[in-house]
Amino acid sequence: MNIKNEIKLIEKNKFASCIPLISADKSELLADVKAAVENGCDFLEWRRDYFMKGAILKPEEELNILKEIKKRMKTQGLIYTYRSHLEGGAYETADAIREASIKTAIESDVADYVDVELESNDLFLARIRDVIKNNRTQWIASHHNFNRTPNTQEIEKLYLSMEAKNADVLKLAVMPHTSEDIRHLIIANLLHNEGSKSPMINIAMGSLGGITRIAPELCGGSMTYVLGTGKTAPGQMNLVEIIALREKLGLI
Ligand SMILES: O=C1C[C@@](O)(C(=O)O)C[C@@H](O)[C@@H]1O
Repeated sequence: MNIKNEIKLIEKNKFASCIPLISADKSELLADVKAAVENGCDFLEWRRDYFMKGAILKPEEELNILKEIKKRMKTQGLIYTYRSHLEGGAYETADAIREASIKTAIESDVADYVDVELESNDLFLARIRDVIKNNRTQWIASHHNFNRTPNTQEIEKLYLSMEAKNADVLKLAVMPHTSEDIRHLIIANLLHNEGSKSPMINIAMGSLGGITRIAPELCGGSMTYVLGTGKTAPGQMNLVEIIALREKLGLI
């Protein structure tokens, strides 16, 4: 099946916005897609873990919903995320269930990216990477820490490990508690970013992390996740606020 003409890429060091969709059911989801598209964001992220409390869908149902989302999108790209509860997912869902859904999303040729945690179970990840290899959908390798900010060496290790596994995009979302945490995160991002071809996404969550959401391209990243109908992480702002702040800072 070939629904999409080309992949919408996350470009290195180039600002892009993404609205996570945390809709509970199909009618809410399609309404949220419409609102997000009208909002003018660059990417939509279907947070599948929020959908129907993580209920199992048959592959044809999953595919059908993906196509319905796609039909309503304009120039946006689609990120498919079935987040593990170990890294902030909405519900505890067995890996086997997530794996089947993620594979359907990759093979659908509708999702531009799947966001899958770097520190997933080895076999689970190996099987997903195998499917990615044979399809056009790209892999955002992610690491989330809602409690703390890893130190610079730990961050570099994570990025190296993502690259060693052939991730297409390297993504980190962490929780800072001090301005030192932010400095360490930005230094680690900038240093890795300089020497790497991979596009990167790096977010400091919470009230201290605003700069990484307003000006990600100055912090070694590219994507900012903005508020849709609900928050998926602390510190998210809406796109209008972000654009106003970027204008004030002379970034646009
Ligand atoms: O991991 C990320 C980043 C995020 O957690 C944020 O901090 O904005 C929001 C999530 O929806 C997304 O998958």
